[in-house]
Amino acid sequence: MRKIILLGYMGCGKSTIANKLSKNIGIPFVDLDIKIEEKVNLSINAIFEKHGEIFFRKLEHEVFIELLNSPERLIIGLGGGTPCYANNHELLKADNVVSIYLKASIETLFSRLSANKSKRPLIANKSDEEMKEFIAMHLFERSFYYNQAQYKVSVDDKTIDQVVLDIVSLLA
Ligand SMILES: Nc1ncnc2c1ncn2[C@@H]1O[C@H](COP(=O)(O)OP(=O)(O)O)[C@@H](O)[C@H]1O
Ligand SMILES: O=C(O)C1=C[C@@H](OP(=O)(O)O)[C@@H](O)[C@H](O)C1
Ligand SMILES: [Mg+2]
Repeated sequence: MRKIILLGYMGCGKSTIANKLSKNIGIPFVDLDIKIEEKVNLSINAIFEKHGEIFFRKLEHEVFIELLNSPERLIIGLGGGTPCYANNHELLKADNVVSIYLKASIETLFSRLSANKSKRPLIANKSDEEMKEFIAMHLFERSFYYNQAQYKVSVDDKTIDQVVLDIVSLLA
């Protein structure tokens, strides 16, 4: 069955928008990070701390494949790094996948992430100044993968409801 997949940098709103979109169009939603946490019974922070990023990326790939192969219609909110590892971006090209890049500027990402970094191990220990530079560089490196998405929705200066409506109209 068809999967609607939201991707984009940390803080662009994947988890929030997927949840709201699910209520709007009545298709169940799963957050890949939450599925990963449930599978190993550890938080994302604890997985990075205890087992390291490479272990996390393998797990992320496995759980992503399980979700893609599940028989239900689903909205899937990916993690920010999901399309950038293990050739996961190739999986976005499957016939039953609609992929949507939630595109945010460095400024939008910085303002959201500076208030929400503790559960994100890649940025948790960075100062504001370090974070701004990190986001700029990292977003540039990852854009190649994000741009493989079938659709792009800009999220800058839009409310959650506006972003959801933009997605609903492109799915219509
Ligand atoms: N369109 C929006 N306008 C304002 N805040 C938003 C919007 N979308 C998401 N947020 C906020 O940004 C933060 C990061 O959102 P989240 O859904 O966790 O992003 P992601 O899953 O892409 O990392 C949360 O505090 C969320 O409430
Ligand atoms: O960008 C990344 O590499 C990551 C993003 C996170 O998800 P969000 O994008 O939902 O924060 C989470 O998967 C992990 O901390 C790694
Ligand atoms: Mg998320």
